Order: sequence, then structure tokens, then C-alpha cells
Amino acid sequence: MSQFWKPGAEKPRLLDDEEGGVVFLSSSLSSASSIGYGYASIEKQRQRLPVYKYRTAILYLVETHATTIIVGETGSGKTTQIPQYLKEAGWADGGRVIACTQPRRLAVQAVASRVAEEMGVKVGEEVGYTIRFEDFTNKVRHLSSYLSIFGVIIFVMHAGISSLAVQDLTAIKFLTDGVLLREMMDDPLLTKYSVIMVDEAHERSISTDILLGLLKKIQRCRSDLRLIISSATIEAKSMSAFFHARKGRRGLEGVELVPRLEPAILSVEGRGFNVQIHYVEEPVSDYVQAAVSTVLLIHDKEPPGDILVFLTGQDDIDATIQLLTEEARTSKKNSSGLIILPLYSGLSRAEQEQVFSPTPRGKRKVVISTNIAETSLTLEGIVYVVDSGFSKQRFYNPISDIENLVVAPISKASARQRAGRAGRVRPGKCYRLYTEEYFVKEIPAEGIPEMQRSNLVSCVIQLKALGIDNILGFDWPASPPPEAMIRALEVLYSLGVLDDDAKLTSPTGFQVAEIPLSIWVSGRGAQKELDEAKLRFAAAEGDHVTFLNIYKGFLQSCKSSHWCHKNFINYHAMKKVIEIREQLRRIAQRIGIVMKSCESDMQVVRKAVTAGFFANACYSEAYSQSGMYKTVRGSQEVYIHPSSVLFRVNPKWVIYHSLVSTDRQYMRNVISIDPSWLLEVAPHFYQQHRLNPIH
Ligand SMILES: Nc1ncnc2c1ncn2[C@@H]1O[C@H](COP(=O)(O)OP(=O)(O)OP(=O)(O)O)[C@@H](O)[C@H]1O
Repeated sequence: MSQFWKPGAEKPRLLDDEEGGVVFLSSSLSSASSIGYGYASIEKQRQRLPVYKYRTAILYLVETHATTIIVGETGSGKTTQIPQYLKEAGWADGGRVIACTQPRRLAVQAVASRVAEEMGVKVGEEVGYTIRFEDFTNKVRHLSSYLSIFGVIIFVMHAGISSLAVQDLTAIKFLTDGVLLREMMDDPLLTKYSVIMVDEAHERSISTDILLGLLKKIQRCRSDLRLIISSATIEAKSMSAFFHARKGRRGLEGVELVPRLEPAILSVEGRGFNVQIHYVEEPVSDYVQAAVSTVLLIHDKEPPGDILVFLTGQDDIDATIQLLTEEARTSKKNSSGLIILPLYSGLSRAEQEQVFSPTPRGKRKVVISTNIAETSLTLEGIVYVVDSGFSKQRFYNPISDIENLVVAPISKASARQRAGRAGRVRPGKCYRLYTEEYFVKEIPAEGIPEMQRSNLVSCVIQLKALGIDNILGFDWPASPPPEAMIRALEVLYSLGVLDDDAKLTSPTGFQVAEIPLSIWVSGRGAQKELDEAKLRFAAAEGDHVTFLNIYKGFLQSCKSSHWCHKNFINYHAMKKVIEIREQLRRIAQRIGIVMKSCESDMQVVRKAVTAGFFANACYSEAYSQSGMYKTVRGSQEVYIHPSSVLFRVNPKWVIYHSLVSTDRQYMRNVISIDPSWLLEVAPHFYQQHRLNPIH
């Protein structure tokens, strides 16, 4: 192993990252490092975490400062402990709630379970969580709530769910930052929360950035609200500068305010267990192959302990699993006893939960994951992390109006988070599939905020729905590119969602929206069967009508999970589909939309999709045999994704829902249309002459 791997220099970690952000993970272990946590009581485990020594300091700073920024090594106990300290100190008294946001749903659920376990309560009681579609707060368990669908519908949904609100008895609530944003539509000042902890703030998702901007606004009206911004890898000084700089602050100079407006910064020193970093000596050309070899080497040479591999997406993960399974079978090394599990957001809940189950004695679990497992998660058995150095990231070009999902190098912050998934319950090792020189010199300290590389349509709608009309003047932690903002306003204006003054119009475009559900279960090891199942529902009109067929089939099966299993359909997603439909029906009723079935007239459905996504129209040129399409707006070359029922059917005119970029630009969720509908539904957007030559 030593021929392939070179251990990282062992120097103490510098908190300010003066050496270009290099993580030199210290070899000096904390007192807990040689003791198995499994044998200590939960209370003892809590007290051994580095953050415990800072309990009093944290409570003091939160009491006296409107904003506290806490930087502490991964695994030091920020997420699980700080909300509990706050509760113990009385911040949840009088029915108030302590909120802790996470960028990802899986982390929300996992952390809520852990904290509930530490407090000896059930999830949904004193400790609860809310993610899209699932609200496990209070004593009443109800599945309902928040629906993130493209833009306008969020606004409608909000109105629809307000009647469902119940009194919150939960003291500590974990939630995604997106869900907290949606709560602001009901309660703009978030009055029930006493402290809001924005965890993993370095991730800088669009929702986190909007949330940070809005929380700063709320602070002006609520001197009782406290914010905690926490992460292992955040640039604390710039975050502090953002919260300190206040527009229009008059007459406050020289006055000592409590809480103080200048943010406090606290560095939590120390880590749970040591993680040894190893780098490859030479760059690898194929990270899938390198990941497979590394897993087999670890399995062959290293003591027991599970392995977590970070790759970029489902395609990579499936390829790795296949290769690993084959190589493990043919390898001379002792490769029996590997339990290989994928982890990505498209998997069913049950499949995701398998990664948390204990590894049977004598076996070694290998979890192959996207960056879904990068932050906040503790997978107890993980001792080894293999980091490919890449992730899938969105990049939006406002000029061509195309958003690509591309495989791109991760940042140092991400690499540190990934390494941090080892060493949480005992010492660990992280194998980076890139050289140390590359890590030091090439990769950036932090990633580009999502806000600066995304299509901003839904972000603009969200802000407008929250009453922020002057979007260009909004106080962002990082300003979005003006071109992307202008493009978003233009699209929303064309949709009839914004009026001439860039204000939200009455709910004109609200009836058409995207519901981002992936209802197919992955076809691991059974791609042929999955393809056959898809064919059973396939509609010549395209993917949306196919989804409708599946919905009808599900109803006919009396919503049977067995039926879903047989047809490779995600049962949980189908249950959500039913809930969403019910919510939409209620909203439609409330705002006076007359419900009328289209019966079997699929043209109505296709026109409705056209009205919502007219900007995504494409045509195939008569002479083109290659399956190549061109977008009407930008004449970009695009192709139908192989997962679409229209793949190889190639109708002349289509509308797509999203584009993904791999070797080519692929359209996902595609429906065939008649181009004359474009003029009908969006005459302000398309002119006859633009469509005629290709009609
Ligand atoms: N589900 C769990 N099972 C066992 N131990 C756990 C679990 N969750 C947390 N822990 C223990 O608590 C420690 C602190 O976890 P916590 O998530 O609070 O750290 P953190 O500082 O927020 O880390 P990160 O920045 O990586 O999210 C872990 O390192 C681990 O020792």
C-alpha cells in the first residue's frame, strides 16, 4: 500500500489555514482516541467531545451577541451538542424553539435521531425534524407540509398549508434551510424560534444564502433572536463582516447594545479522533478504477472497519459497484465479506437507511456515495474514507440559459468534510485519489456559492413571495451575477408571474409547475427489468404522460407497495405524489380554480406542460439523423437522455424539463409538442418568424 499511497505531512492543524488552507491533520490524539466510544455511556461520550469544554463560552456569547460564528473541526460536536446546551440553558423555555438547519435532508433526519437518542426521547417529541414533505415535530406525526416545486407553486403551497399549522411543542428542531425559508412565508419574523443555528454554512447553497440574507434582515426587528453560524470549514471573518455591515444603521454609533451586533467568532479547538490523510503519489487517470483498487487494498491490508467512498453521481456509483463486485469475485485477495451499498438522493428511503445499519461481525461495509454523506453524517462503522476529489456541480450560463450538471473538482473545504467522516467514533484514515501537490496548489479553499452558478428563477420567486421586491438591492452574502438575475426576471415576466413593475402578479402561472420527484427506483443489477417496467407505462407523447400512466396504475393497484416493487417504482415517492396532488386540489379549490378532468385527452396535459416550460422548446432538423436537437432560444445542441421514453423516438418538437451535461447536453423529462402551441401559450416570448423557418 505504501507504494501507492503517501501519508500527508503530520503537522498540527492551523485554524487560520495560513498554509493555503492545507489540512495537516494532527497526529496527536485527543484523550478519547484510544477508548472505544461504544463502551462509554452517552453522557460520558457527550462530555468527551471537544465542544464540551466550550459550553459556558458558547452560552455566554449567544446571550450577549446577536450572531455567533462557531468554527470547529468535523466531529467536534457542534451539530449534536450546541442545540442541547441551548435547551439546557433555557432557550426553549416558554414554548420557544431552537432551530438547527442543514443543507441536506438525510443529515436532518440522522442528526435528529442522534440528538433524540442522546436526550432519551423519541423523534417528533422534544426533538423533531422537518424536511420537504415530512414534519416530525410535536407529538402529532403528520406527513404533509412543504412542497418544493419550481417557483410559483411554492407560493401557492404556502397558502395551502397554513391551515394545517399546529402548535409547536418541539424544543429542538432540525430542518433543511429550504424548509425554514418556506416557514417564513407563514411567519416572516420566525417568531417561534429563539435561536437559529445555520449549520454547515460553508456549503453556501442558494437556500443558505437567501436564509442568511433574510435572517440578517430579521435581526433588525428582533433583538431577542440569536443566530449561530457554524461549520468546520467556514471563512469566519468574511461571514462576520457580512453580519456586521448594516445598511441604514443610524444613531447607533458609540452606543453599547445588548445583544452586540458585531458577531462573535469562536474557534473550537480539538478533534474527536485522528484521521490520517494519504495521497496518491501520481495523478490517477480513472477515479472509478482507482476507487475500486483502493477499496480492495484496504480490505486486503487494513484492520476491520467500514469504508466510505465519495464519487460524483449515480452513474459513477453504479459503475463502481459493478466493477468492485466483479473484481472482488475474481481477485485472489481475500475479498469475501464485502457488503457494498450505494448512497445517493434518488434511492428509496429504505435503501438509504441500510447504510446506517450495523455491519455484521466478520463483514466490511463499503458505502459508495455522492456528497450526500459529506457533512454532518456519522456512519458509525466508518474507519476509512476514499475521496475521488470530484463532485457533480451545477453551472449556469445566463447567456445561453443552460444549466449544466458537470463533474468538477471539489474544494479544500469539501475534502476536509469528507475526511471528517472517518474518525468519528475511532481513529480513521482518508485516502485521497489525488496528489498532495494538487490538493495544496490546485484546488480552491472554498467552492463557488451555488447562487453564483445557478439559474435564479426559483430563487427570485421565493424572494418575491416573501415580499422582497427590490431583489437587486437585497443584502446577499455573495452577490449573484446580474446577467443571471436579469435572465430570471425576464423568464418570470414572460411567464406572466411578474408584472411590469417586477411585482408578483395574481396567480396566473400558478397552475403549471414541475414536481421534482424521481419515481423510478434505480435498476441496480436489473437494468433490463427496469427498462421493461418503464416500457409497460411508456406513452408516445413523452415522459409526463408516462408519469400519469404510472399514477393511474398505482391507483388501480389500490396504492400497493407490492405493485411498486414489481414495477421498479419508488413506493415512498408515489405516496408523496398522492399527497402533493391532494394539496394541489385543496389549493385549487380554495383559490377558485374549477377542477375538470382532462379524461383521456392528453393534448391538454401536453399544452399545460408547454405553458409552463415554453422557454425549453427544442426542434430536430429534418435532415438530422443523429438525434440532435436545437434549442429555439439559443440554438444549442441537445439530445434526448437515454432514460426518457422518447429516446430514439425523436419527435420533431419537444419540451424538456431539465438539462444534464455529461459528454453531451441531455434533455431529461421530455414531452412532444406541436410548435403552434408555443405561439398560443407564449406569444410575448416567441414570434412567428422565429418558429417559421423550422416549422
Ligand atoms: N449516530 C451517531 N452514532 C454514534 N456517534 C455519533 C452519532 N452522531 C454523532 N456521534 C458522535 O458525536 C460526535 C459529534 O458529532 P456532531 O455531528 O455533533 O459533530 P460536528 O462537529 O457537527 O461535525 P460535522 O461538522 O462533521 O457535522 C461524532 O464525531 C461522533 O463521535
